[in-house]
Amino acid sequence: MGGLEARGIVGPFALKGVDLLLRPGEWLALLGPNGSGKTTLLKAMAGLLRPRRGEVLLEGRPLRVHGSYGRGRLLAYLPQGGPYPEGLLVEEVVRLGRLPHLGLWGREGREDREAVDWALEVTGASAFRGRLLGTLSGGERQRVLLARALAGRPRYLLLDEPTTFLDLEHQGAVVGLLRRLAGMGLGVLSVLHDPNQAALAHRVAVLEGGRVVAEGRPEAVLQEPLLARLYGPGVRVVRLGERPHVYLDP
Ligand SMILES: Nc1ncnc2c1ncn2[C@@H]1O[C@H](COP(=O)(O)OP(=O)(O)OP(=O)(O)O)[C@@H](O)[C@H]1O
Repeated sequence: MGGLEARGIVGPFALKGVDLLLRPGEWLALLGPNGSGKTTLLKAMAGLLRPRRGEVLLEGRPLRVHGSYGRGRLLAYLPQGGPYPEGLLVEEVVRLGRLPHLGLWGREGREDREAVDWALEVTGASAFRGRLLGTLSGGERQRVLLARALAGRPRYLLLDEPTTFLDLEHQGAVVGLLRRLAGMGLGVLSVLHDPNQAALAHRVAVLEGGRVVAEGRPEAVLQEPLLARLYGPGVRVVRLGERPHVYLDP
């Protein structure tokens, strides 16, 4: 079966029995208050943390069965924060995303170069390709790291707060890109803090205290009672057409 699935994940840390299925061709946004377990869940689904109970299935098989290279070809994970390879050129950073595809001798072919060009292009990072990563602004660096994740042409993309550090224009560009990537058949799972960005996803899952407490279409999930419980009584939700719009009335 297609998809990346967390099945009954208990631990590490906050997770208390999470079931979540990321399907190919959808963008699923993960919302929740600080400390609710979003990063931990993402890391568990990327195979970077082992659950105490339950398992993660990648296309129907336990994650560990795929091995690290097999897993690396199918899914990419973009963490929140560093460390960053500051001393590498942007192009070299993005080429690192091809590693799971290179053969024994690590020789790059046309497909690898095309994937790197494509990833730089769609993230709007081509202009930086000859610069050192350490010389970029936070937002520029974020786009390069997203390009590295995309360069491996993954089927599943796991992103931890991909719009942090970005100005409004580039937040919009990344959000638009996530929708387009899902349209191309990728399964995209992104942790977000902004419910209005989550409102643009195909589906939203909400974590609270290590459990999924709501899951579904954004207009069904982003309702005032739930958001007020999570974020305080000042949260308001209005409709902009079909779409929910969330703001604070402190
Ligand atoms: N290595 C660790 N050791 C001990 N506790 C941890 C560790 N990593 C995470 N935790 C705890 O697990 C809980 C969930 O953390 P996690 O980072 O998954 O939350 P989050 O929902 O991503 O939060 P935020 O929105 O603040 O980034 C927190 O209480 C955190 O302190």
